[in-house]
Amino acid sequence: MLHSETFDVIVVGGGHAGTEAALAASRAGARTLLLSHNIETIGQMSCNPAIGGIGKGHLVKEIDALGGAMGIAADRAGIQWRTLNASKGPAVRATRCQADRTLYKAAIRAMVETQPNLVLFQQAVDDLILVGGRVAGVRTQMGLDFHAASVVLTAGTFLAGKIHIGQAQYAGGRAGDPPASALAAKLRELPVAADRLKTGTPPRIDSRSIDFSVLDEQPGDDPMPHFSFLGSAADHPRQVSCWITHTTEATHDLIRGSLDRSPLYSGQIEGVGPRYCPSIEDKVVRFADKTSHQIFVEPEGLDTFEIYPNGISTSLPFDVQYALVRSIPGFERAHITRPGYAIEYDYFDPRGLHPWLETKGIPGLYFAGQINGTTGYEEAGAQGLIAGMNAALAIRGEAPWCPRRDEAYIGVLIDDLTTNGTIEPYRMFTSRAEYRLHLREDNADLRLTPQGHARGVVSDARFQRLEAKREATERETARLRGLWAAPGNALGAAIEHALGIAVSRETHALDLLRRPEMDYAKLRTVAELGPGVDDAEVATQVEVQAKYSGYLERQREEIERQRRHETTAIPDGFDYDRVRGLSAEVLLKLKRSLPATIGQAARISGVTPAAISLLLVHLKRRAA
Ligand SMILES: Cc1cc2nc3c(=O)[nH]c(=O)nc-3n(C[C@H](O)[C@H](O)[C@H](O)COP(=O)(O)OP(=O)(O)OC[C@H]3O[C@@H](n4cnc5c(N)ncnc54)[C@H](O)[C@@H]3O)c2cc1C
Repeated sequence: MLHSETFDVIVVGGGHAGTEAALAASRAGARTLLLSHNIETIGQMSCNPAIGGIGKGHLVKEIDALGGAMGIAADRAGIQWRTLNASKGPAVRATRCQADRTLYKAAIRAMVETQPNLVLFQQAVDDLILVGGRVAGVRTQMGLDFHAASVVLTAGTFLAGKIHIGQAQYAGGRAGDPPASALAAKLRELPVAADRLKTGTPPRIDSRSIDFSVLDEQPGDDPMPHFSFLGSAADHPRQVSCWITHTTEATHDLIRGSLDRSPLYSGQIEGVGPRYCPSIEDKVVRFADKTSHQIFVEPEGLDTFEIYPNGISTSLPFDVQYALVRSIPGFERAHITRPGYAIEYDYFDPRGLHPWLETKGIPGLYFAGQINGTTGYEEAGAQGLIAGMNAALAIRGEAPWCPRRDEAYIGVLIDDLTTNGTIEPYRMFTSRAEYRLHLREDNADLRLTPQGHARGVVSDARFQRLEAKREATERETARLRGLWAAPGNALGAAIEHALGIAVSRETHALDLLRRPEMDYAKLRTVAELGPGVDDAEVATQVEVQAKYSGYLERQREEIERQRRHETTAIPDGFDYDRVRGLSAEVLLKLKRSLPATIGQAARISGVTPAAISLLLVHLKRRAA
């Protein structure tokens, strides 16, 4: 008899989505199997060894707040740390680290291998087992059957993956890995809409062949930030610098002279590429008047000589790559260790997913990561965690959950995908969120940890730590609110003396924090105000909540208003043609998407607030 085994949840793919999915499902108590092509590549960073950045750092903090692995792994692997937008408001401040790719992979592997309820198996999955229209398990390349009522598919760039370097092309999931062709062919037979996308990566360079004396050094921040709410900068390994160089006119001439040999411009590639991470040939064509583009020279790790030249992703033929690299200052004698390439792959229209990432067409089957049209480790990890958690909740017969847009960037990501779909690789930015001031990196735990704890993906220890932080914040806030300074009283005089500011009316110490020039650290220099708190996270909460309380309150009211409409149902079979005043474009979009609620309708791109008002008026009249 052929081998057959049963689990609660099966996760296919050991990338960033798959590892978070498998860990979340098993944390939530499901007996979970993680099946991947190769156990050695679990947690592998296919492209740039960096975690976080604008919008993405928020996702990492949220993954961590929900008990996920990415923040902890990045803390153990980050070799250059920065807080981006440090001089701007707390809403858009973002943590980023350059990671040692070997340390990162090892950290993820260690967490996966030591997770209770989780087992690994190395095999390619070639088919899904379906019974009565719902998923019942998977069949591997060897013909082994594994059964489960929930299956999470996280195949990344591997489905029918095709690699391009110049006119050369071959099947592959990424350089050095096989594609998932059999599974892709099977999925194309299912009721899920597939299309093609593409992405690319730069050639890697041996640092010993680079002349660093002509590059600009970019050291990391001091003090260093970190990702995990359970971690600290002490978790980081040795730190190194990154460097900056740039393309030249010679680089651009070379590229322009070789476009006929580019798979991008000779029509060889079908898929659409990432708008915010374009190839160097794309940049040279699209921004024809620019004579130079910046290149970040980033080390791939502490124990390797390879560097990642961020900014020259390319699929041009190797001889052109060789010449273009050598036209860059500092790279005149550069030795390429791995050629750059583009890869195109199948992805699925995420509008075919429920907000909890289960496919609408095949109950029990969940999709997460790059196969939903996103790009980036953080976007993949966030979806993986939500899909894995919901796969486990389904086994327990519990309601699915996904944070709302006003609760998390994860909510923004999944709502954008499942409501509007995407026709190009989707990456997160802070600008995609309408309630940015609420969705800060610093309060991701306050927003999400209780929700995760209620669903079993957050440990008691993490939850208790959060509660202690919340209580300490409230205590310190109340204490400062009770300390009154007035012109002429002792506290007022002490503040004027220590801080050099005028106390012209009666005011409490919390109010002082609202002054633009004031922060918690300065406040603590006034001995008469008491010792305050040493915990930096508590201090940040006290300061940010006090400073932005007016804005936060206004945004909270706006969220409440939206939430009231969010759940207003649009009945099945609703006749949009009867709504007076809708433009032809809005009408078309509403009829195509058939939103279930006013909230969903409002988020369809192109559906204006005015159109929503017309819809609401019509629904009200209809109900009367
Ligand atoms: C060339 C290249 C360039 C990229 N450039 C960028 C960029 O510029 N910016 C950016 O943000 N992101 C980039 N990425 C994307 C980034 O790597 C992905 O967004 C991220 O890795 C997606 O995570 P994932 O978990 O969805 O998939 P992956 O990390 O691709 O993991 C998929 C996993 O599934 C396994 N698998 C697949 N099919 C099967 C199967 N049938 N059976 C068993 N196992 C299977 C694979 O072996 C792999 O372990 C690039 C990726 C590549 C390959």
